[in-house]
Amino acid sequence: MRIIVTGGGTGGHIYPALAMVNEIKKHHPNAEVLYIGSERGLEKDIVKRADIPFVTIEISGFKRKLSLENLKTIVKFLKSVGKSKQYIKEFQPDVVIGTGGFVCGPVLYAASKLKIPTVVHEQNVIPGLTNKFLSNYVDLIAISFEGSKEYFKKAKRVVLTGNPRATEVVRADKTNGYKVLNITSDKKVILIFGGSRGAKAINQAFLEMLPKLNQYQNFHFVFVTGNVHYDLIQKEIQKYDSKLLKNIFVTPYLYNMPEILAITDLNISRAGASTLAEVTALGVPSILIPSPYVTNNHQEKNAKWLEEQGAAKMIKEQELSGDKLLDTIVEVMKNHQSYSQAAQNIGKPEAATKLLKEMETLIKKK
Ligand SMILES: CC(=O)N[C@H]1[C@@H](OP(=O)(O)OP(=O)(O)OC[C@H]2O[C@@H](n3ccc(=O)[nH]c3=O)[C@H](O)[C@@H]2O)O[C@H](CO)[C@@H](O)[C@@H]1O
Repeated sequence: MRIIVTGGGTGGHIYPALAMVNEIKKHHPNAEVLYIGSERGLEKDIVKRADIPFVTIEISGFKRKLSLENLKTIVKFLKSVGKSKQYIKEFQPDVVIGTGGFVCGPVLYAASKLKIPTVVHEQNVIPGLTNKFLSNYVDLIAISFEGSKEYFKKAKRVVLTGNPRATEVVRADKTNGYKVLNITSDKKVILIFGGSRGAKAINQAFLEMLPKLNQYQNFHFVFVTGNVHYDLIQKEIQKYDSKLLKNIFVTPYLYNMPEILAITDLNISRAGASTLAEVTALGVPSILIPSPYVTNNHQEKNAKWLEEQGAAKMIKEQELSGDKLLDTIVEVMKNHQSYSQAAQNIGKPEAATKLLKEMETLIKKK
């Protein structure tokens, strides 16, 4: 099997793509993969580390309002379609799959024009602009939530698969997680991170809560600051004594997130769709602080849905403080079993396997 994968910008788009690559390689060990990303997205770093052949196109996003910038974007888009066609003709894929983000636009559009089987995966309930545009051209749209169907009325075929990253995290090795943190399994692991780029407000709340953590010696905090915030946070944290800090692991980014998630008892994060697919597949309760800076406030909708299912507690960013966060942690940990069960009830750990079957069927048909 030969496949071209694309998707990028942030981790929420990249990791589902990589999870699909792993699933394909598990079932088709001789599969050849090419990843097409953009120079500026996180994929340049993440995909290279995964040791997958990686090439780029130049692309930027359309603004929702009319602007001169959009004209430049159209020119870039057309150039990128040309470049994508070149990559596709050279590589001769059996299928092209995209997981969202601007970079998917030209690649999947080019593939559909060249009559190569095409698949788009959507992680959110409300689709991004690129995936909506592509739904007019591609052969298959795989969705993570039933509710997305209404946004893809013109698509040839829409299938509910879930998010492939869910499959990846349930297969992760717990022993490695404990080894990385250098702790034993009797500790309660609390993971704190602000999406794939970090979040200042969440970091600030953690710093406010930090002096009070002495009384919670059975908790071990994994605090992921985001690359740009790391130096500042380190400076702040070093002010505290070593007894307090021995229960805290601070890092700018986790490249081995599945192994850490596999041993996590409570997740505190933004409400990006891939993170939510991961925690529900594993039955990990969450405290969610949705990013208010995203299109259509879609993270709040994600978080609310999990809260309604009993799998999470939501704190809006404007209500977030160290005290509020600590109180919520204590409350969720007290009722851990019920949150965990509710999370597991809505998880879709078989997502990657389902999506691979759909892709195989599509290839056979063409
Ligand atoms: C600001 C923004 O536009 N956010 C969007 C972006 O989120 P973003 O990429 O931040 O968030 P997601 O939660 O969906 O995904 C983050 C991914 O990165 C991984 N991770 C994160 C930190 C880390 O140190 N290591 C690591 O591996 C997580 O495990 C997860 O797989 O894409 C999501 C999926 O389309 C959307 O729902 C979000 O609204």
